[in-house]
Amino acid sequence: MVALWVHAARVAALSLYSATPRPRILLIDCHDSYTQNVARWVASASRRVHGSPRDSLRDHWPTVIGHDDEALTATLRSEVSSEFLGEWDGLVLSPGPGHPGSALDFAETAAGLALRNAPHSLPVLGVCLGHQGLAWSEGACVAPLGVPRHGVVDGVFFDPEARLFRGLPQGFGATRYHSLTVLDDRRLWASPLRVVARSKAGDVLALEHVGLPRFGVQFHPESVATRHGDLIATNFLRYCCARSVGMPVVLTAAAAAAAAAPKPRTSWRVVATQVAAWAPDVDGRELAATAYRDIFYNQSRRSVWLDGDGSTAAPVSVVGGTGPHGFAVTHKRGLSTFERPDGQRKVVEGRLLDALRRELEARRPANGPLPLPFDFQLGFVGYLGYELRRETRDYTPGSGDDDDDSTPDSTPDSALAFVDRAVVFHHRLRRAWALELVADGEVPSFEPRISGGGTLWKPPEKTSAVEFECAIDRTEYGRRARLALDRIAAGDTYEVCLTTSFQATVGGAPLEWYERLRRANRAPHAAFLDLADVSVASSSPERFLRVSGRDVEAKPIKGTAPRSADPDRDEMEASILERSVKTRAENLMIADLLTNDLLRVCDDARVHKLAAVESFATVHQLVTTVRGRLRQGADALDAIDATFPPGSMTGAPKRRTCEIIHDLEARVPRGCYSGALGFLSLTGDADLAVVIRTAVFTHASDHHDSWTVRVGAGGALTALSDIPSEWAELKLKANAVLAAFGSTLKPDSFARDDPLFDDDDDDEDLDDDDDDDDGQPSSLLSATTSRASSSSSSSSSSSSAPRWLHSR
Ligand SMILES: C=C(O[C@@H]1C=C(C(=O)O)C=C[C@H]1O)C(=O)O
Ligand SMILES: NC(=O)CC[C@H](N)C(=O)O
Repeated sequence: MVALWVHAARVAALSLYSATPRPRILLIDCHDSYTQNVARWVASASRRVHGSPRDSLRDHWPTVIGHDDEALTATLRSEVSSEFLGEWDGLVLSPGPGHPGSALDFAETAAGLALRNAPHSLPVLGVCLGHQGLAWSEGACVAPLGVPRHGVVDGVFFDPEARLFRGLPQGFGATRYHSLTVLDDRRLWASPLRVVARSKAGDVLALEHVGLPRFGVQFHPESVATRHGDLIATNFLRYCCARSVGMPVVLTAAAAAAAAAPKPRTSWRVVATQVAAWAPDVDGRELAATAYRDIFYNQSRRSVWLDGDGSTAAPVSVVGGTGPHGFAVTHKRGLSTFERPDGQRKVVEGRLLDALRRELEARRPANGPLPLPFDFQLGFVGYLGYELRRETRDYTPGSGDDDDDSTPDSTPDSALAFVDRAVVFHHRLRRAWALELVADGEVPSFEPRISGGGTLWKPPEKTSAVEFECAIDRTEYGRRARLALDRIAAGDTYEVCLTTSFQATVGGAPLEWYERLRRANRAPHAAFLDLADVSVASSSPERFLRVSGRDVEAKPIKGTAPRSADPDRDEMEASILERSVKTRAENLMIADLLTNDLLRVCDDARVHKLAAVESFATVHQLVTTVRGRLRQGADALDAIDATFPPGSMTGAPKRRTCEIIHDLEARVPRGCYSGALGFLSLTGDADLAVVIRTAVFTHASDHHDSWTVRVGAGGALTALSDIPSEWAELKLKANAVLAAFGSTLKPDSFARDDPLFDDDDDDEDLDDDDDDDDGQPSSLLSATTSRASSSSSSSSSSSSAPRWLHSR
């Protein structure tokens, strides 16, 4: 087994496509959200220095293996450990959450083992946690930095003799993501490491081994905001190449064979007919709204309306439903239920993404993607709820965070409709097409009549305000936020998206509420889904992921400011947002994270626009654009697997931060909120929005004419966060939706020195000034404790009974 691994690693290192000698680098991933960026950083330096212009980046990609990989750990624990490591030309240890002395974070993982067993001649580079690990393994001390530095760019001042920084300008800017630091004390001085770079404030930013080719950098050389980082990789690879014997590399046939696997043949066709064209003075969005009501709503078992606003981000509206070949899919905890129009059901066990891929493959139209000016050519429309994270790549099975405290209702984790009939409205071209899926020999029969003018439905203007209740009050929010900041200070996470939800019972059809929402909060990725037991009304401004052909784009948002009716003030809000150090830091972390996630499935991925202001109906946002090209053999479902849940809803590093959030949010499932909503087209394309600014309707107990409506809201906490402002921001986001229900959360009136938000951990005084206090114990600590001791959940559920905050 061990020997096998040595062999497998060699093959992995050899399965490159050219005969150019290039360093073989092993990159051990400590499950950071930036490891893929480190891999790209190494690969591009390798290609530049040791490659030929024809090489692709992937030809130079290091071998990336998780620090908890069983085979690797077993090999590194065995007697062939050094021999195995000797096969490589360089070892890179990635950044990651936690402390290098902790067994599971680093010390007893493949990263720590590799460091212990590395032959002296093997060049080693530790990045951030890897750097701290290098120091720690030499007896130095790693302790809190005092003030964590996350997502900020600082000057690096280095010793001119430092081998790693040859050719770099003194004081070059580098991104920092850390809470811990190597202490510059006797223990470090007694070690063979010397400090070769510092920040202006004197923090240790880089180390070099005096005798061996071993280096550590505390900052992130691979970050989009680090200038000249490429030279650092080049300098490191020099050491690796000195070792490399330039062995000619053999082409392996495995990849080619996999790509040539036969595609299933189908007998399906998509029939497209142009059904409408309209004059410039007609509002295409309203035509689509009418078509949705007239053709699909209440007429097919499931119906959907992707209410694109005609902007470049969302040029089309799609209305559709489940016709004769349509069906519904709901998914909960590893089980997918398929329901055909005739009511027949089948239940399939396994990952939802795999099930969806199978269904799409089985219906791939023989007449291929049609030459139409849009990507949705029938397929799945619906939502992938946040809980789907347990079936995607950034989840550690057995991590113990699959113990949801309560399922609020019968809402499926994910729900989609397979839409076999739709009308697509192209707002710029002012034309609409009807699409229908037909089987071989079947005669097309879908002939929708698109009527405009006169018949538009308008919701009644006045509605009495709905009273929403928040699942937690501000005291509890303050407590959770402080715990999040503690975890940041401990180095376990760099950014935490902390959320909660607002709930109400309403009468009237969800569609009518949606009609109000789309007027109150116009948004590019707005949508309405009628999926029988659950309806979703969304006014999301955020694109999660678009796959069009092989092009992939993500547009994460981080940074929110209110809009103002006064144009001067409005402009000022936008410009303050754009320049805020705190929000730029928040945004940078997620920009780097999305790049990392896309690199898992793309040949390359890059930030195209970093933190640009975009103004929506109720808020200004900082939006980043990350783009890549899908790797051969990867599809949209792989892209979802690599990026879900949306990083802007988790924080970084994603894997560990999701576990932390699960605790902080008292194990209450987020459901549809925080997931993704949109389509997976039969063409293989996809476009999904992040589920925010969204109301989710489920039937209120047995009353079929009343609905429980839930609205999630939250925001990112970083080391720079000020808790009262975060709470205000959360309410601002909630208001974007609550306004459609005639309801507005008022700003809290409390002094800046409100004891609720004090850093002092003295819980005793916390409730004293709380005007919402109903005398119940606050929930989070008990919930966390009960989880740690894995005792009964009843104690935590009773103590986490919400203390309501009223909305009017
Ligand atoms: C969490 C929400 O929004 C997310 C958080 C943002 C932020 O922290 O600034 C901005 C957009 C979203 O990615 C929400 O709207 O509820
Ligand atoms: N980016 C990192 O690798 C962070 C390392 C460590 N967890 C810290 O916070 O200091």
